Amino acid sequence: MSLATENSELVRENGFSNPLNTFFLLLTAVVTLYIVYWRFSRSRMLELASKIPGPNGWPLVGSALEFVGSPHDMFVTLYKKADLYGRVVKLWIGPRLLIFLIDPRDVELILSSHVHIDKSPEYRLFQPWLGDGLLISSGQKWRAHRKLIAPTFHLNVLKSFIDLFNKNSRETVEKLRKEVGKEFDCHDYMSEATVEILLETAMGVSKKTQDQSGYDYAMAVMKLCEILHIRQSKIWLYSDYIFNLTKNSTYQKSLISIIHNLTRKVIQKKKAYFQEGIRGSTAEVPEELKTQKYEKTDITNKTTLEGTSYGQSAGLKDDLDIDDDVGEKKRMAFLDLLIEASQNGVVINDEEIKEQVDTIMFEGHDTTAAGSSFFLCQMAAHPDIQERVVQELNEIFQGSDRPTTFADTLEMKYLERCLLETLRLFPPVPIIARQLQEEVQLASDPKLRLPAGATIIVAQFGVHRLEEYYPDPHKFNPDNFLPEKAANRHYYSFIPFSAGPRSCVGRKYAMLKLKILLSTILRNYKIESNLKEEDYKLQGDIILKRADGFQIRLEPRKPITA
Ligand code: HEM
Repeated sequence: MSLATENSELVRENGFSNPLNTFFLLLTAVVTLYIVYWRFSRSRMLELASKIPGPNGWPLVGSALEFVGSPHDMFVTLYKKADLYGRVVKLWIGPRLLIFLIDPRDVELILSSHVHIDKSPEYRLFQPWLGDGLLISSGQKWRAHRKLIAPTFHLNVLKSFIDLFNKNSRETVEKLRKEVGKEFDCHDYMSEATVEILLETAMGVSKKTQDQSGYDYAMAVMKLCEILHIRQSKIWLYSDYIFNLTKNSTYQKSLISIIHNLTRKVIQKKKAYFQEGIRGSTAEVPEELKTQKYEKTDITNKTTLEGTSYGQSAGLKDDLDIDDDVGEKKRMAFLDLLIEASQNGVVINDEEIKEQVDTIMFEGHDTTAAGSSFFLCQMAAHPDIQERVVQELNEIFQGSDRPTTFADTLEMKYLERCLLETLRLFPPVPIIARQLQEEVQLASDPKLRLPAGATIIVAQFGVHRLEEYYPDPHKFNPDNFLPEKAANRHYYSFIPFSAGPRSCVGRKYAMLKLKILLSTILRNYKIESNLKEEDYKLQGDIILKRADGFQIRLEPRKPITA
């Protein structure tokens, strides 16, 4: 090539590259300015975060790469970090700052507050499924709907569910009969039972009128939770754009369609009953399971008990404990009340009803399915404790096969302690995440401040295993919930149902239902297993579960009558 040609190539190249260079120069300047602005706007957060114990992680990704692997591996990694750094631990996941709290004094600052009630951005991933339901919403919408929904789980409403709790518990005992003598995963049965109980009580429709089984619904929820957990733990999948390119996005759509299919039909059915003037549950209870004739009259006015009976530390109160003079309207069950409220269209519209039904169906079944499965496994792992529970049941029922009354549930003190101890060691909701809008000075160490913009993770699993509140904290010891022990602990050292303004609205429902379901199972079967709790492989994919399955064996306690 001659020199002349070479020069002309150079000129042509420069001619093309000049605008490109200018573009890249401008882009670099804009990006640099943005990074400087971004760092500057976060300088306070970075300054406060630097004082909080925890790994700094890698540039850009933080500690995100450590949270790959199976859900069980992730769970183990997370709790190893907590062990390493103490009671306040920071973790950078990409640009997001997460701060884990386990000291009850710090936890109280967050959970008791009426200011720090916004959920963290991770909850956004639930939106295609739960819309803007109670679990996710914030601000005025959350306040108005919480006020509407909380009274539908008042003890007076729950007492009207006792017969249906009994009927469904008996049916579960019958379904379990085919597993006698075999090793099997009891979680499937508990999931089906808890979905069907919700349909017949809070939703007020007979499960027989549903063309889709509670089991199919529960399995779709379980798989959906797995996908959501994968998204939560892999930051690149946060982006809808990237997630929509994956196979899981299509799978998620099909699962949501199964789930919404059930909830849509439930609402349609209930509305049709409403038009016909039918109120309350349409599920039927056989005469022999109606409890009214067995109920003792002297306890009927006793609507509240000390908090621990309903899953909350003695001394803590929330809107479920308001025992005002409830009028007829407030005594309606969940879906009845929502449909009635929607008739005037002011408080809640049709779309919002659907969001709340989806929320209650999820929160109300998966949590109690996990709680009851852990309870059964704990009974199997501790035969001596199981026998004490059965002894208490024998004293209450005196060999009778009668259904469980509300008064009976008040007498199940030892079973209740075992249930609370199970929820302590294996809280079905293992973490609660809040987005902090304001700085907070920590109570456990006033030198540390939680920066605004951080995601605060209250880790119940860690709170519940603090040695100063629970001597020998990993041991299953129902006596941790003897009244004198519970009364002397920090209120926020036991928070399976959260606490404060955003506490679980289904707390009392869950405790009452679980007492009836679990006592009915124990009256009929002896639970066995060769495994102890140290063998469990835990995973926290939204709800705490056993990655190795909830394996147990059943032996009939007495000849089972058909
Ligand atoms: C053992 C059973 C249960 C446990 C351990 C449990 C635990 C919790 C926890 C920890 C929260 C707070 C979550 C957060 O702030 O992110 C919560 C909220 C909630 N739970 Fe439960 N729950 C249980 C059963 C139920 C039941 C049976 C229902 C309904 C029938 C229910 C409905 C709800 C709702 C609607 C919320 C959101 C409340 C709000 O933000 O205002 N839960 N639950």
